[in-house]
Formats: sequence, structure tokens, C-alpha cells
Amino acid sequence: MEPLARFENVGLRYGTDAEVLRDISFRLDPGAFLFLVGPSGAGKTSLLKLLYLDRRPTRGRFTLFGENIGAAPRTKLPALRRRIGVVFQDFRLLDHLSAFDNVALPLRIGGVAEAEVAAHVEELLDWVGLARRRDARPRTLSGGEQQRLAIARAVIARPDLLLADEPTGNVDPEMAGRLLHLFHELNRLGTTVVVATHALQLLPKVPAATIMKLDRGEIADPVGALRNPPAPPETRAAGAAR
Ligand SMILES: Nc1ncnc2c1ncn2[C@@H]1O[C@H](COP(=O)(O)OP(=O)(O)OP(=O)(O)O)[C@@H](O)[C@H]1O
Repeated sequence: MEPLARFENVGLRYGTDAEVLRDISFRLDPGAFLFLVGPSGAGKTSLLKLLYLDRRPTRGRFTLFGENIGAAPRTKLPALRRRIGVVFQDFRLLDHLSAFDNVALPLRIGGVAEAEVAAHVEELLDWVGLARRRDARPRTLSGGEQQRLAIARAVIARPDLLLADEPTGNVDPEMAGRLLHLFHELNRLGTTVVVATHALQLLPKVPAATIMKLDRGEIADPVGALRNPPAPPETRAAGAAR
């Protein structure tokens, strides 16, 4: 199977600083569900930045959707980005738009008919518990509500690849479980999902998921540990298959 993404000895540095990612090698198959775990500063967000094409590797080879990203012309990147939904750690909602219009945006950009937009957006807002806040501006929402809105916007267009950076950091455990269920459902429908999280208690909720631990910019566990029988969440962590 052609991987959706492949990292081969990838390194990333910001400016002239030391590398924050070193020798990252793994493949992400279409339909996979990957949890990215590891201590604060390990490089999880940086790895997601590579995946959503915010940064290019400063070393090694990274291919996404069959495209060698290091060598791809800039003009090719927007079309690849449109296949990716991102839940940013800081949400990045558009404050001049209502909750409804924030979620509708990816569909409108995709040229979906307005009647269909309305039906989809309303259903999803209801699902994430924001139906009554549809006209609210993001800055008037609580942190947890903003997070749910950001998730709704990221998943509405059924992206090929969904990336989420600590997507349950601002919600209660029940809502966290519900949001993870949404990711799981989307994954079952074919979306490849990558979730960076500190919430290890969520990992068993997606039994088929791969868990990759980063530590100080490197994949912490030996390759091959990936599909080991599940151990308790605190000790369960693995590098991904090459
Ligand atoms: N824009 C930047 N410029 C310089 N250094 C950066 C930048 N962004 C991140 N770093 C550094 O890169 C390293 C990895 O950070 P990153 O945000 O990827 O870690 P993380 O695992 O996502 O952490 P957290 O769990 O706290 O979100 C850190 O040492 C951080 O200080």
C-alpha cells in the first residue's frame, strides 16, 4: 500500500537553533489512526506542522499524498492542504464570523451548495453541543466551546487527513470521550487521523490506533513495538512501522 505520508530521516530546526526533530522515520498508511504522545517540548506540534505543510523538513525526505514535499513547488501546496483538516492548539477561529460560518467555511470554499452547507453544519454543531451557539462569535465562547468549534470546522469537509493538536485539552472527560468518538467515526469512514495528546486515558478508546512516542525530537520506542499487545496506557507507547 502506498503510504499517505512517509518520513525518512527527517530533521527540523527553527532558524539556526538546534534540531527539534531528529531522524524521524515512519510511515502513515491511509486509514491509520495515530496518537502522538510524549512530554511537553518533545516535538509533537512540530511534527504536525510538517504534516500540515506549515514547515518543510530541514533534512531528510518527507512525502505526503505521494508528493515529495521538500522538492514540491510552493504552488502545489495549497491543493494538498485542502485535503487536510487541522485542529490547532490555539484554535485559530475567525472572530469576525459566527460559529456557524466558521464551520461552514471549508464547505463554502469547496463550492458546496448552500442548502447542503446548512444541513451539514447544523448537524455537526448539534453533535458537538453548539447548536444553540450557532450565531455566537468565537471570542464570546468558552475555551471548551471554541475547541469544539475548531474540531467541527476541521472535520466538516471530511478531509483525507485530520490532524489535531491536544484536541481535548479544554473539555470535560465526557466531552473528550465524545470528541474522540467523532474522530474514530471519521476514521472508520476513511479519514487518516493523527492526534497529539497528553491525555493518555483516551488512548484505549481507539484500540486499533498506533501510538508513537516522541522524546526530545526523536521517536522514543524501537520500531516494531507498534502492534504489540496493548499494555496499560502509561507504559504503552511505540514507534511506528517503517
Ligand atoms: N517557532 C519556533 N521557533 C523556535 N523554536 C520552536 C518553535 N516552535 C517550537 N519550538 C521548539 O521546538 C521544540 C518542540 O516544540 P513542540 O511545540 O513541537 O513540542 P510539543 O511536544 O508539541 O510540546 P507541547 O506538548 O508542550 O505542546 C521545543 O523545544 C520548542 O521550544
